Amino acid sequence: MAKDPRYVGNLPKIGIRPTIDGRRKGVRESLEETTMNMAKAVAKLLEENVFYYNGQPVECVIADTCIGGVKEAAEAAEKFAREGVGVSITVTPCWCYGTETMDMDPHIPKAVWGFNGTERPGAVYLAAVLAGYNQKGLPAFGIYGKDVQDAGDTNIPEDVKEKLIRFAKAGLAVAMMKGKSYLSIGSVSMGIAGSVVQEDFFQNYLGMRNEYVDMSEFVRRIELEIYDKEEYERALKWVKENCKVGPDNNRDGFKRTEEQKEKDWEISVKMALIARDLMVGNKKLEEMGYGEEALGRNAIVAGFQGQRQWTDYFPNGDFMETILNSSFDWNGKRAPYIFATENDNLNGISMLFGYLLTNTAQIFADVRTYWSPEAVKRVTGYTLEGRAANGIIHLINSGAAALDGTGEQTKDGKPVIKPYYELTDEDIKKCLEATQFRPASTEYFRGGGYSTDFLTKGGMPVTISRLNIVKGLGPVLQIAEGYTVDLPEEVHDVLDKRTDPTWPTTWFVPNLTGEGAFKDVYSVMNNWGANHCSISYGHIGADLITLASILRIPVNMHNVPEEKIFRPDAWSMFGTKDLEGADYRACKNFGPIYK
Ligand SMILES: C[C@H](O)[C@@H](O)[C@@H](O)C(=O)CO
Ligand SMILES: [Mn+2]
Repeated sequence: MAKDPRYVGNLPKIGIRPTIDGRRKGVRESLEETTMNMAKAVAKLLEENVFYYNGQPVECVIADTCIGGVKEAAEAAEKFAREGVGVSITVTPCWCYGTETMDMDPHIPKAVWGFNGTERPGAVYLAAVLAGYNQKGLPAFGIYGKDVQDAGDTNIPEDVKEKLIRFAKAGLAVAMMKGKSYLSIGSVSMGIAGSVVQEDFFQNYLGMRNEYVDMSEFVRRIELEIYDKEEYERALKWVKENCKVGPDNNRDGFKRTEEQKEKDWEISVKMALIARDLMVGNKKLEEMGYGEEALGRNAIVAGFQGQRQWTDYFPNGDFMETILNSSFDWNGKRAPYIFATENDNLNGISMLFGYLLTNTAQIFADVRTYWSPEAVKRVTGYTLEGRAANGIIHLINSGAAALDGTGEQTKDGKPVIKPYYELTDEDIKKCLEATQFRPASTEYFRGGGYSTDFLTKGGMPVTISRLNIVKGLGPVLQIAEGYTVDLPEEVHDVLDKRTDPTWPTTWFVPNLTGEGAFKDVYSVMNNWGANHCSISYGHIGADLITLASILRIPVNMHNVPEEKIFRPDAWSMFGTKDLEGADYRACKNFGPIYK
C-alpha cells in the first residue's frame, strides 16, 4: 500500500512489556514462558482488532526479555524508542517490583494488565505498580479480569479484551496526532470562537503545532496553476460525471449565470486539490518547480475560514470540505482528510478524535434546531413517533458534510459508515446518487459555489461530540450517543424548507437517561456548548471518554453506560461516587501531558 504523505515517519507502534519477579533459582524461571506468552497473546489480540487509518493491523513490539528490574526496564525503553512505540502495555501473571519495572516515559499512554490468579499474584503487582504510577503523577490504566483464572491459562477473558482494545485505540489516537499540525486556511469565520486558534491547547494537550495560510494562497495557486493539471482535468471530468447538480433555490435576480456556475465548478475543484496539497504536500508540485509547495504542512486536520472574506467574492468551500472529508474522490477510495468548516478548529479536533478512534469519515454539522413533538405537530400536523417520539435535533451545516454521511453504505442490509478500505464501488455509487450539489444560496454566499444536499438515512447508531474551551478551566468534551432517524418525506420537507433546503440534513435523537443533560432531547440541545458538532458512526462515547482522560480533558456531559467507562486508575482517588466531578479533579491535578 502506498504510504499516505500525511503520515511522516513510521506509524506509532504499541510496546508490550512483560514484567516478572526478578528472583532467580526457581521463581523467575518458572514464570518466563507464561509471562512472555501473555505478551504474545496481547499482541495477537491487538493485531486482530486495532487498525491504522489505512486498514493495516497495528504493529506491536514486545520487549526482548521479561522485565525483572530496572536494567531490563531501561533496555525495553530503549528498544521502544528505536522502534517508534507510542503506547505501552505492561502485562504480568505474577508479583514483580513496582517502581523497578515501571514505564517512566510521561508522554506514552500506559496500561497494566495483571493476571487475576492467586498462585503468583499478578493483580497484587497491578495494585502495587498503579500506586507507584499515581504517586509519581504518571496516570496508568489498570486492567484485571473479573474472574480468577487458573495459572497458565493463556486465554484473555472478554472483559480484559474489551479494556485492552479500548485503551489501545485511544492510546494510539494520542500517538497519531502527536507532532502533527492543524492547518488554518484563513482565520476567524464570522466571529465563531471555535475558529480562534488557542495555540496552548494544541501544544500542551495534543502535542500538535499550528500552521496558518492566508486564503489568498488559493488565488495565487489558481492563477499561477500551482496544482497537478492532469489530476485537475481528471477531477473535473469525474465531478461532471458523478456529482449531480440540483435545482437552484435562489430567487430570480439572485441566481448565478450558467457561465458563472461553470466557472464555480472549476474553482471548487481547484480549491479541493490545493487545500489537500496545503495539508499534506504533493510530489507533483516539485516536478513543476514548486519544491516548497510540494512539502505541505504535515497537517492531520485543517480548517477553512470561508465566510466571509472568501465567500463574499469567490465560490464557497463546501465542495472542497465535503470531498476532502469523504472516504473517496476522483482517485477512488482513500482515507478522509479531516477538514473543518468555518475554521472551527475545536470542532476539527472533535472530528479528529472520532476519526482516529474509528478510521471512518466524520460529519461536520451545525447543531441547528431542537424540534419538540409539539412544534413538529404545530407546523406539520404530524405526531413524531418511535425513536423520534420525544423530539429531534436538526444537524445541518451549509453543505460541507462528508458524503459518507448519506448513510448509503450498507453492511448486513443496514446503513453504516465504513472505513474507506472496506468501501465497495456500489457504496460509493450510492453515496453519490443520494447527493445533489445545489447552487449555493447567494444571500449567504455572494460568490456562489455548490452546497452538498443530502438526507442522512435513519437507523444508524451515531455519536455527536464537541470540544469547548472555557477560560480558567481549559478544554472540555461533550458527548451524546444516539441514532439518526427517518421522518415521513413531507414532514422532512416542511422542516427542511424552514432552514435551507440546499444543505445536508441529519435528524438526530440522543439516547435519554432521564437524568441531567439527558433528561430529555431539549436538554441535550440546551447543554450543547457551541454551534457545531462532529457526528461519528457508532456508539463511540466510551472510546472518546478513555481518549479524553489520557489527554486530561474532562467530559462535561455524556450518556455512556457506567460499566463502559474506562479511565486511568488514579481517577478513582479523586472520588468514586461522583465520577464526573472526579474526572474534573483528576484532569486539573495532572494537567496536560505536554505542558
Ligand atoms: C450560511 C451561514 O452563515 C451558516 O454558515 C451559519 O449558519 C453557520 O453555519 C454557523 O455555524
Ligand atoms: Mn456552521
